[in-house]
Amino acid sequence: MSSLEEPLNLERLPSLSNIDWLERFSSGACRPVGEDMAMGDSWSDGRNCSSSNSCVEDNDEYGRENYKWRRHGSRNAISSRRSKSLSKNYRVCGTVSRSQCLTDRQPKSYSNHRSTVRKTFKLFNGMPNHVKIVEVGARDGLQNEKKTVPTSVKVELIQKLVSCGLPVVEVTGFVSPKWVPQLSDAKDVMEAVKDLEGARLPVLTPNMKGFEAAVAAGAKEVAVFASASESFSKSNINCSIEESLVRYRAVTSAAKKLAIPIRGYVSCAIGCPVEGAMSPSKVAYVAKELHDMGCFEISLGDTIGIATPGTVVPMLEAVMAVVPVEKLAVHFHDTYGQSLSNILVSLQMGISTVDSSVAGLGGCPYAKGATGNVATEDVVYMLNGLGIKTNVDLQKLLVAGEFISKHLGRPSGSKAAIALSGATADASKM
Ligand SMILES: CC(C)(COP(=O)([O-])OP(=O)([O-])OC[C@H]1O[C@@H](n2cnc3c(N)ncnc32)[C@H](O)[C@@H]1OP(=O)([O-])[O-])[C@@H](O)C(=O)NCCC(=O)NCCSC(=O)C[C@@](C)(O)CC(=O)[O-]
Repeated sequence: MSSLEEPLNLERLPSLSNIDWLERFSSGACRPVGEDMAMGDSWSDGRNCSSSNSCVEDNDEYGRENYKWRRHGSRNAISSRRSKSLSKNYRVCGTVSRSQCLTDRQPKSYSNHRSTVRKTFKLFNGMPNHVKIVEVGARDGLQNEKKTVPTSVKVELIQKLVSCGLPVVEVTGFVSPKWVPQLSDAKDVMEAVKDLEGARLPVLTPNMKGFEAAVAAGAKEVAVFASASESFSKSNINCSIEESLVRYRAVTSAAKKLAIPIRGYVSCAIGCPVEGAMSPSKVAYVAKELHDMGCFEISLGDTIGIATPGTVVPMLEAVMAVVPVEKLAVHFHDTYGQSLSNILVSLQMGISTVDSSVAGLGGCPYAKGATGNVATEDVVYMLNGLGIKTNVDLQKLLVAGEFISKHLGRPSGSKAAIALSGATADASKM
């Protein structure tokens, strides 16, 4: 087993200045064409991407890269298709009602909120009306905890998360217990939660052995995880990128026979602790492979949390040129406190699925220095403020976050949770 002990190579990240992303993306580029994928749609071909070639062509710095899978079609034809096919899920003119913005425990006296949104509504053009949150706290969040978290605590956390209205709660990983001891109770966790209703409950599977164990324990949805970085792939799953894709083709093929939907992750979508900045074309390559083998959704992971909007935009442009935007999710770690801005710019580019972790739990055992995922409470708070629906009960989410933070013996990693639990009264006087 190897682990990545290198510091983050920040000096090797690209400097991306002068990206006119606001202009390009607020005008509605790269919107999806369809409704959110329903469970049963997972094996449809779905190559009906309205994200435009122009997204790639307009990008000066990354435009030189050779995206082999660039779609053809005139810009006018694409833009006409785009406007005809605007999904109901996408905001056209930025009308946000006060009740949408000020939900749950968000202070109700930010009287200028709606007018601020209105004044700047062009910025919100093209953003989704509804965002699907994929809660990864029970898996990604806990996998790096040094002290074993009892199975009963994991199960109670999952129950609480499901009761919040979260549509997807990733529950565990059927990975080698030698590699990730914290998840060695995957079978027990899955068996205890498999009949919970109200949320999809995917699990991570790195190979056929994990897939078979997951199905035997009652999993009805699984996720495979590849990397854009060769070094990270070897460190995390002990094989090259190409070897991992071969494994995952076997898993997707087996899952297809059982009608089990598979999600795909691409780790190191922005940077790798060993290789430094990741070329967007490498991320796009792996994302497309996962999509082509049948993954219904591809989650793009900033594993070490170094992304800024300046690096997120070119990465998403490259991936959206080869995978339909409605099949993409973003997965940010908050090492540099950039996650919410990265999510915001992703929404502006048409992304409507966001991974996050209650109380900001998280960190990958094979990415030293990386901190937790963006906190679900913070994401919900921001989306509430934008008038974007999530169906998540923020108050119940705070209770789930308090529960696990108390168990771990440390404060929540969510700023919204800390503010809402302690300072709501003060804020309401503003
Ligand atoms: C992929 C392997 C298994 C290869 O590990 P390996 O050592 O190369 O595997 P192997 O096939 O040589 O088998 C070695 C031993 O592991 C067993 N084994 C083999 N497979 C399994 C399995 N599925 N479940 C349970 N046991 C398994 C196998 O039976 C054997 O047992 P032994 O004979 O020595 O007793 C290993 O490297 C592994 O489990 N890696 C997982 C690492 C991991 O979970 N990392 C964190 C998740 S990724 C992540 O966090 C990123 C993400 C997704 O969140 C997005 C982002 O932030 O970017």
